[in-house]
Amino acid sequence: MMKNVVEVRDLVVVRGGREVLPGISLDVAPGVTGLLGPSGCGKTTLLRCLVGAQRVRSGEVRVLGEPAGSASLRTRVGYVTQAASVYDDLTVAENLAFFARVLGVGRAAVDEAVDAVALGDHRDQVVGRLSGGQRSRAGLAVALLGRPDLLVLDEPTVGLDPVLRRDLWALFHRIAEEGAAVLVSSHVMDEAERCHRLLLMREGRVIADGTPDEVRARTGAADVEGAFLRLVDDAGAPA
Ligand SMILES: Nc1ncnc2c1ncn2[C@@H]1O[C@H](COP(=O)(O)OP(=O)(O)OP(=O)(O)O)[C@@H](O)[C@H]1O
Repeated sequence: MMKNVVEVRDLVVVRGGREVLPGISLDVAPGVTGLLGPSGCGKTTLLRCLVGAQRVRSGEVRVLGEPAGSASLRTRVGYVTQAASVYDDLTVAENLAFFARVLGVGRAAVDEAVDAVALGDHRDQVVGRLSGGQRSRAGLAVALLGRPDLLVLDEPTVGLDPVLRRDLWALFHRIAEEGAAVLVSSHVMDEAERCHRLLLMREGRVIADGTPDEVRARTGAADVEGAFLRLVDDAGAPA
C-alpha cells in the first residue's frame, strides 16, 4: 500500500497580505485523518492547496505522487467544500448525471455514488427539498463519482444533528475501508475520536500529529480538546 497520499513540504500561502500558512509540512496516509483546529487557523486554505485551487507562494504539495492540481488528479481527488456544490433545482440523479458528464465517468458511477451515500430512496427528488443531511450526502455523492483515491471534506458535519453526524462518520469509514484516504476538517474537537489519525492545527502550523491515543498520551490530557489546549498553553509558555 502506498504510504503517503499527500505530502506537503514548507508550504507558504499568503492571503489578504498575511501568511496564513507560514511554512507548513505534513503527510496524509490512507485511512480517516482529521484536520482539526480553531476557526481561521488555515484548514480551508490547506485543503484548497491539496486540490490545486489555491495560489501558493512557495513550498511543495504532492498528491498521489503528482503535483497538486495536476490534470491526472481530476477524478482521483474528490473535494466537498463547505457550501455543497449541488444544484437545488435538479434531482439527486440529475445532479449526479450532470457531474458524471463533466468528469467523463459512466452512468454506473452515478448508481454507485447514490448507493454509497444511501440516497436511493431520494434519487428522483429535487435537491432543494431534501433535508440538510440528505443534501450533504448528495454533495458527497458528487465527490465520489470519480471513485477518488483521496476524498477531501471541508467541515462536512457543520450544522448537522448528532445522528446525522454519526451516520456521516460511519460513511467516511466505509469509504476509507474501500481504500480511499479521507481527510476531514473540523473545528469540533469531539469529532477527533472518530479519526484514525489527527493533525491538530493552530495559526497555520501543525501542533500535533498522531492517533487520538498518541495525542492524548503526549499531553496527559483526558480528551483531544484538553490535549489541544495544553499544546497551545505549552507553546505560549516562556522558554
Ligand atoms: N479570500 C480571502 N482573502 C483574504 N484572507 C482570507 C481569505 N479567505 C480566508 N482568509 C484568511 O485566511 C485565514 C485562514 O482561513 P481559512 O478559511 O483557511 O481558515 P479555517 O481554519 O478553514 O477556518 P473555518 O474553520 O472558519 O473555516 C483567516 O485568517 C482568514 O481570514
